[in-house]
Amino acid sequence: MTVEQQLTAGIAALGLTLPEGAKAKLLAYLALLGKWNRVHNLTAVRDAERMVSHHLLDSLAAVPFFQGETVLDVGSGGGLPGIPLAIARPDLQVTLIDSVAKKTAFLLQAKAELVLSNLNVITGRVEDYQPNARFDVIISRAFSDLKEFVTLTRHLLKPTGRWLAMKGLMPHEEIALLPDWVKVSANHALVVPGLEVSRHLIVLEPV
Ligand SMILES: C[S@@+](CC[C@H](N)C(=O)[O-])C[C@H]1O[C@@H](n2cnc3c(N)ncnc32)[C@H](O)[C@@H]1O
Repeated sequence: MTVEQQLTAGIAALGLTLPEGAKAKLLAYLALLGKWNRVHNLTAVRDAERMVSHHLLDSLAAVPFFQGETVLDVGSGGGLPGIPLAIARPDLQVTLIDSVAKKTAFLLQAKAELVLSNLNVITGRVEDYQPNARFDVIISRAFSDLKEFVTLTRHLLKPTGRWLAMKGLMPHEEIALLPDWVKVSANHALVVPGLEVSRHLIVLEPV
């Protein structure tokens, strides 16, 4: 199976319908990530087939769970899940933040090359970030434990907003340590095509 066939089958298995041109942009993003990775070590996953499942399809599995118009991807690294999300949902305004400038240099390059007008890139620590408006959704993958995630980003979420934490096994211990001003409103076991490991999307909201 080619990478394109794997992506097409994975998108169908997730039950997603993507806008015209999205698949080509996802593949172009993967190629760019592979190219920069050789120099900047943006992700440990390098094999093309695994990059489709671990990066693109894993990120796309969260697409049905967005509400509102604005999204912040915290500790975005090489753009995951934010760039696949911005490609799949051009109706959302997606902001990526990372504290490491060489990573955000890549993100800015991806924004320009893929012509992603709904993508914003911020260099800095999320706890210091003071945007003009708060976000409807704050998401992260492989950023921190749940308590740190909500604590560092509390000032950035709208009162009606939701946090989405992309996790492997159901993080019962992390949930037990959450502060009393936040509650888990849902958790979704996700099946990601080509990924053998367990994946969960934890939805949190301010109390
Ligand atoms: C393990 S990487 C995960 C990258 C990406 N989300 C993924 O799933 O591939 C965590 C990222 O968080 C960034 N980071 C760590 N602490 C941060 C902070 N306080 N504010 C913003 N970014 C931070 C790091 O620079 C790193 O790129």
